[in-house]
Amino acid sequence: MSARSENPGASSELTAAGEPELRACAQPDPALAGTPRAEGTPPVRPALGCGRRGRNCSSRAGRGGHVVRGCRDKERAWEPERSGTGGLAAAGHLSNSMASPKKKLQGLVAATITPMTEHGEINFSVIGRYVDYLVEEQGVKNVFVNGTTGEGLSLSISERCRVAEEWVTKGRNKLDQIVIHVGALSLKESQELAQHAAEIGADGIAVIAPFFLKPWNKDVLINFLKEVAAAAPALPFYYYHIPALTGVKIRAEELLDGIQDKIPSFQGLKFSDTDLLDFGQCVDQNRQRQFAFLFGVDEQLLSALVMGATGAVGSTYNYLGKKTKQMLEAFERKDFSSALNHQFCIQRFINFVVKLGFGVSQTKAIMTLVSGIPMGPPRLPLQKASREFTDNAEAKLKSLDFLSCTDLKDGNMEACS
Ligand SMILES: CC(=O)N[C@H](C=O)[C@@H](O)[C@H](O)[C@H](O)CO
Ligand SMILES: CC(=O)C(=O)O
Repeated sequence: MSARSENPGASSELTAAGEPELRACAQPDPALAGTPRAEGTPPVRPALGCGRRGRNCSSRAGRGGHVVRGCRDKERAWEPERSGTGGLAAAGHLSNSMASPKKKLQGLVAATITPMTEHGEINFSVIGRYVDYLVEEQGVKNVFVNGTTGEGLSLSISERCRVAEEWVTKGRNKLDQIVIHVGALSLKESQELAQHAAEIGADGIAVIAPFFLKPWNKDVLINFLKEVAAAAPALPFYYYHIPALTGVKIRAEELLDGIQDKIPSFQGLKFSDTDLLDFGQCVDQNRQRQFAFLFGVDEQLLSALVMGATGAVGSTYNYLGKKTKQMLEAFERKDFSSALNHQFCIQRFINFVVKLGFGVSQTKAIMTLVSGIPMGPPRLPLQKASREFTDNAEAKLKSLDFLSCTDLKDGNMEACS
């Protein structure tokens, strides 16, 4: 089986993003518990973005319970999305012309799967259950929607809008933060998605580097990101660094140098790469800033925590959130030996599935197994995980005592104690 991976943590060279096998890596996350999302959040601005071009944004309730009209309704004045920030919050560095940023994004962030039917359509009907599962069973209250795991780049713009709306609607008063990935090859589409995310009351947007016609230096990439951020200037903006999949190898540390002068809403970085020199320097050179440093290689999270990660975004937090939180808690209380045991335990699972071929398809199968929520097959060019994979993964989850999400117990695990 090829070791090709969608995962930047993977050691092998990545080529096409369509390759189903991912490698597992870990993510860091120091602060586990985010503050709950403000109730009755922001009146939501009418959804213009999707609709402007006649896309099918139907009317629906936005975060604050306000109706987000789709499409062509431009009447309502936009109200700032969030007022006051408390403690961690942050970003006092944003200009007054922008809505105040809310609290800093920290702790575990699940990179959401996009549930699909057997016929390849998005299965919106299970997203409410999915929210409850993350919060109640995994203790994960932040989500990153339409990213790699969510097959964001395999969805149409209209589908991406609708998925985002569903998460915002169902996550209201349950999730702390909902960040929408709005990266696209077309600047226009990315702007449309960014604006739509603001309109529906999302908590932030993230953007990858365009990866077909690519920016070849830092300044060009910044210019692209700046144009996207400008479409939603009040939303915290995160750069999603995933060089193995985008092929854009501009170092994050270089990109961050002076980035807030160009992108005032810049709030942090989702770093999906194994270059801990680059990651460490991002942290070190920006210590005086309140950026979120979100690590994206789950199997290496502990190393990134040591390096100063303030949170983690990853696919495995969908089903190993609770386990990973144990590691974070051990790290916070400076029980490094226990933290390492937890990381090794998680690595054992990830290493096992990586060897079988691990990617978004397999993540969907594992999540279906663990949560009982049908995630369905992936969309082409990905292919459904094999029965053999699922059976093997299930056996491993059981032997590691991961399936029931019970606590680690001595003697209960494969050498995990
Ligand atoms: C490429 C990819 O999807 N990476 C994910 C997030 O960045 C990770 O969460 C990995 O799935 C995880 O680290 C397992 O390798
Ligand atoms: C893992 C991650 O961050 C993503 O799916 O985009």
